[in-house]
Amino acid sequence: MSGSLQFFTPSRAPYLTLQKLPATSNTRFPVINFPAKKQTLTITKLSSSDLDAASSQVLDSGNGQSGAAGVLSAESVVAVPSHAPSDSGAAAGIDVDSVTEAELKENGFRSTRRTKLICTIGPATCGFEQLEALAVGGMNVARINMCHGTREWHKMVIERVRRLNEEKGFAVAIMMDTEGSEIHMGDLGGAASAKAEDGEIWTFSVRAFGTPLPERTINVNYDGFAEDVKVGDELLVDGGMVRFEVIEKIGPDVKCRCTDPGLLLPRANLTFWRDGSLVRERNAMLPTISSKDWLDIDFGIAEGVDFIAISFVKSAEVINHLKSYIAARSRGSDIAVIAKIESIDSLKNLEEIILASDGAMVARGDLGAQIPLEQVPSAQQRIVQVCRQLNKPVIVASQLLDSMIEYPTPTRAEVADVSEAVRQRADALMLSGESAMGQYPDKALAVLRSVSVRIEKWWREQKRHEPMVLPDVGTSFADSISEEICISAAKMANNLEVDAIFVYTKTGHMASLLSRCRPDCPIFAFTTTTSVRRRLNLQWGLIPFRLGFSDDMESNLNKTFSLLKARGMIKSGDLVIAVSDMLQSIQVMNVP
Ligand SMILES: Nc1ncnc2c1ncn2[C@@H]1O[C@H](COP(=O)(O)OP(=O)(O)OP(=O)(O)O)[C@@H](O)[C@H]1O
Ligand SMILES: CC(=O)C(=O)O
Ligand SMILES: [K+]
Ligand SMILES: [Mg+2]
Repeated sequence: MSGSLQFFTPSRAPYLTLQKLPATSNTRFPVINFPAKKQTLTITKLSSSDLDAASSQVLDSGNGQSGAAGVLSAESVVAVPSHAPSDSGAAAGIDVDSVTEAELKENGFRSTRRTKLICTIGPATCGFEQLEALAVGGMNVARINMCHGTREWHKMVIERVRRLNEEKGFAVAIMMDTEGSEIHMGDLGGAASAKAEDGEIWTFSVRAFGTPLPERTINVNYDGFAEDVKVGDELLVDGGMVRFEVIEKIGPDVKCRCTDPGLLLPRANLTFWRDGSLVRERNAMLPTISSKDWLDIDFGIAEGVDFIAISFVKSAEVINHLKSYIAARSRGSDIAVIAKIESIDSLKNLEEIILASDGAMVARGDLGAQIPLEQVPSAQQRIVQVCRQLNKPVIVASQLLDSMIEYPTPTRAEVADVSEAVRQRADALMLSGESAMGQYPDKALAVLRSVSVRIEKWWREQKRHEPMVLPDVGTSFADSISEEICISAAKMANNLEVDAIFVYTKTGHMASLLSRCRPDCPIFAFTTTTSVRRRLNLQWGLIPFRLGFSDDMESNLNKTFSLLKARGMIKSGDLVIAVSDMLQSIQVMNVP
């Protein structure tokens, strides 16, 4: 197989085309044919006002919505019923998320947010209006955590999100997060939280209690708990948010004195430490996917969730196992498997786990309970980097805006933490308690959004293009051609300052390869199926559209231009680069 890079003069607009030649050609590597005639490219420069629109205000802590960078007023998001909820009648129209559409129109191409946002849904956000407010506020993915709530409750949330998508034109994807079999507390007998004060004696027990729980009593889910702990051990709740010292064991009850006071949340994770090291004992033998997790996974497959995030992954084996299970159970649907990196073992086997997965999550909550806190930032940096190199989306999660559970403004330190994750160019940021049970879910989302837009813009202006070497991830020569096309297209897009890259992709793979290059302009990803479109919602810089298209790029482009122009999303003269995975080509043109 071979490819050739051809420049030729099209009748309509300037083109640069890289095409795969038929297999009859006998050269192994692409040959560059220089054009007989020199091409002149008309480059449409962005006016600085496009960028200024987004930079007027970074953080609006008084009111989460108005004035913040890249923020939309609720009125600017027009409720657009989805044009064709089923994949079939797609040929006529184009589906794009109504929030992104409004954002594009208000702020211009360049100022759209590239970092994706995930919200954990809980009691504070499970209502239809509350979910809608999050969708309007920029939520790309809704996460449900199977540690909490019943399957009926989760089913209700999924149905509401799907209904929002259909009725209001959003494209919010669903991520189901498994419970895993690590040790955690019970549900506090229904209380939202409990305060542990310095010096108080609490009982941690494997006994089953009725409700309400006896005072200062915590139920523990792990039968071996009382046997495994020793007097003198340190018991950490949520990786050290609250600390206790074990002072006495009485049968199934373990008496502990609070040494670091704090708020206990339902089902919080528990770890115990002896002589400064994490005690892993039998806990390390627990399966990654418990029998309850398998039932939850069956539930997720039946409900057609877009992502399944697996807690406490230890090796690639479990990911491979789950992926083949999903493939056998859900014919044709593509549920992506996200590996949560939150244990010592997952860090040891990081590369193989990420290679096996469809993405990863830096689950800093539990990770910080397993490794010293001061090692979490470097672990985060490494995970983000490995994911980028292996072309897998990566989520930075936990405590990004923890104080916003109780307060309407973030701390300076939290803003710095969010900025760092954006600067590392993670694909997505995730809210946990802030959106699940906090008092200010919409404001927390608004902070993520405005900090993301601000830092992304700063990065582009400073031209801080990190000299990251992106290794070849493909396994075939055709894969290598796709990668080279995407790397070249992204480079050209930056150098020519194009307004957008268009990618026509059936599986989404070319779109993810472009996203990996983190170009300066947004990437419009056109795909034929709703599920691929929702899945692309997790990836940096991608604006996923659903569009029926053919193998004829000329007609695809004409169709896209007229549909997007009709919706006011592009205009004549905009400079775009188009690539596709049917015909491996790069085209540069002005919108006619
Ligand atoms: N479905 C729910 N019902 C009730 N409370 C919830 C629900 N989902 C989340 N919460 C609350 O929000 C808090 C944070 O939620 P989240 O699911 O992100 O926990 P986490 O500890 O970060 O995740 P994990 O359990 O996967 O480590 C929980 O401790 C819980 O109090
Ligand atoms: C998100 C999660 O599971 C954690 O941070 O532990
Ligand atoms: K979980
Ligand atoms: Mg966790």
